[in-house]
Amino acid sequence: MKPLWRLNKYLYRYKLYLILGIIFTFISNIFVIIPAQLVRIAIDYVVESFSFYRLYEGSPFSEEARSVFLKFILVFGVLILGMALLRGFFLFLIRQTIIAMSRHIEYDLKNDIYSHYQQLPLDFYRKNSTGDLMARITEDVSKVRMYLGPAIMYGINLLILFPMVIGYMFSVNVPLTIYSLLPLPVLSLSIYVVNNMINERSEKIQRSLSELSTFVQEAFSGIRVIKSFVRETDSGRDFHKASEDYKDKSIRLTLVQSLFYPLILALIGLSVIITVYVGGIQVIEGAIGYGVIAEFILYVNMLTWPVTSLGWVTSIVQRAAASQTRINEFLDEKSDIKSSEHLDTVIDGSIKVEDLTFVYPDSGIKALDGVSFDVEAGQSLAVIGTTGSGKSTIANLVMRMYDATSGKIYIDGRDIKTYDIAALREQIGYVPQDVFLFSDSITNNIGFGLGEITDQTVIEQAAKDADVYDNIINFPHGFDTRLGERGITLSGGQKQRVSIARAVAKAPKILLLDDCLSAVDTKTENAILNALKGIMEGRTSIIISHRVSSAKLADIIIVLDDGRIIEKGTHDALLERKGVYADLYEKQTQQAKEVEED
Ligand SMILES: Nc1ncnc2c1ncn2[C@@H]1O[C@H](COP(=O)(O)OP(=O)(O)OP(=O)(O)O)[C@@H](O)[C@H]1O
Repeated sequence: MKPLWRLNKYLYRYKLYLILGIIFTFISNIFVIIPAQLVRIAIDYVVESFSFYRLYEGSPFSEEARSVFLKFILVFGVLILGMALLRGFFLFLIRQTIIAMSRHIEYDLKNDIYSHYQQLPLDFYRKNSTGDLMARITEDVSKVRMYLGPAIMYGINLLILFPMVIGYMFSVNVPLTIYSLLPLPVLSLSIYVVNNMINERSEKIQRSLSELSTFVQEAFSGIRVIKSFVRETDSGRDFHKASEDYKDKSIRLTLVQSLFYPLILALIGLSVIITVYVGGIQVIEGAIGYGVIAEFILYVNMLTWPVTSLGWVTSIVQRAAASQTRINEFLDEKSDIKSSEHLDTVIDGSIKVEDLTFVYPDSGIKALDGVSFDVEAGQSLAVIGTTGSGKSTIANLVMRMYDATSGKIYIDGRDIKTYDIAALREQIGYVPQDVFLFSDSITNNIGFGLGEITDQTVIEQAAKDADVYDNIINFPHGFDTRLGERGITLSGGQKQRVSIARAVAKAPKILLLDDCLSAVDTKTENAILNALKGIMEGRTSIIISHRVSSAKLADIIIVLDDGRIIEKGTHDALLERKGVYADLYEKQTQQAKEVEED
């Protein structure tokens, strides 16, 4: 239960709904109890009138007695109907308050979790799978909502109805009350047990279903690989196996569900039989009238559903507590990437890196080891190195996706940690290594960092600078062309260039290109770099690449190997040095020449 206490602040926020819900529950239950009493009075009246009527049968009184009797019954009928309608009206109001409250809280909770997720560092996303993140914001929140809505609603009903009905039953007849209520605890307990079995099996089905959908999703995303390796039959067989598992589990669930209702009905039937039997004996003994039996049968029926719901509510609360524990686990995660002074100023873009060392916390890999370099505002720096040499890690640290293990980064002479994180990131145009485009129009993808797109010419200019304008205008819908999931309608090189345009569009003070020209040919690469040189005038750029062709235009080049800087200088100076860079240059230009000759 304790994890659910965290929801009390939401319940407090919507207290008016809750209080009204409690009041409506109380009123609706009054309209449950009164009709039962009316039934008792009516039946006793019918029995008495009937014997009276028999006494005067055939006499002139009989006709009059009959019409009075019928009128009386009609009045009872109308009263009972009226009560039922009023009860229905209040039941409607209960749902409109308590269930509506649960929907409001569900909405708030989802938003709170989502915005909390967004605050968490990249490291958190590496540690937790996307499926898990999604499950907690959808399935777990739904389970918690079941507690806030139905469980609270039935719980309140139980707490109000029980004392009202049982208290009244005791006041009418104590032994009959005890006997008729005997099967109810058994009913509640068995429903609790069966419900838990149902939940356990449903969860297994849920897991099996998510495995099935992951399998299908992967099979369709990788359909090109499946087809080219002619693995369709294998894939079909695996699907068959996965869906058979799902079918078997579903059939096992159906078995338990099939037992559920007969069990409830049997126990309710038992209560009714005991009431009729014990009540019948008391009627014979003259202790009560016939009407009491009918009244008690109605009471037993009234209590059955709340008692049934007791088992159900208990298991909902248990499941909600488990879900809330999972939600709390993420809500308690704190971002350790913080700003010390929340400095929100326009930067010039000079970067100074001092003895930077970084060890990835989860893998323990030392990605950077004592790296130092200086880039003045407006200058360009190229970072060259083999795979895994730590190039992307530099970008991660400049973007403050992680904080350095030791060493410092200064922007405009101030420690990077003093800047407000959002304000800093807004001034950096980052082009990640693995391009991600949203399923949206090209315009919206390019204008993603702008918030609101007010000027289409900015988008078009960015597309021109990234050398993708001509491609875009040749699409049937031009800039309005929608990109499919992950931009599948674009080629690898086009995607990279749209991603560059997105970074350029927001006119950043620092442009960070993380190996994002790998999918374009050297000619396009040169065109893009030259265009960028123009727009990056007065702005700083860091070009990460493993191709020298990307690096040669930069003002300074650093060569990384296994997290260390092994060479640093201009293109010409490094060529003269005849070291690793010169070797690399030699090899890569040779290869490019061979490709051209071919
Ligand atoms: N999130 C991470 N968690 C743990 N280790 C990581 C993580 N990201 C990178 N590494 C490791 O850190 C080292 C440096 O990686 P980095 O991505 O900086 O290399 P890179 O030079 O950009 O390589 P590439 O050119 O292949 O992109 C590698 O050994 C890599 O396995």
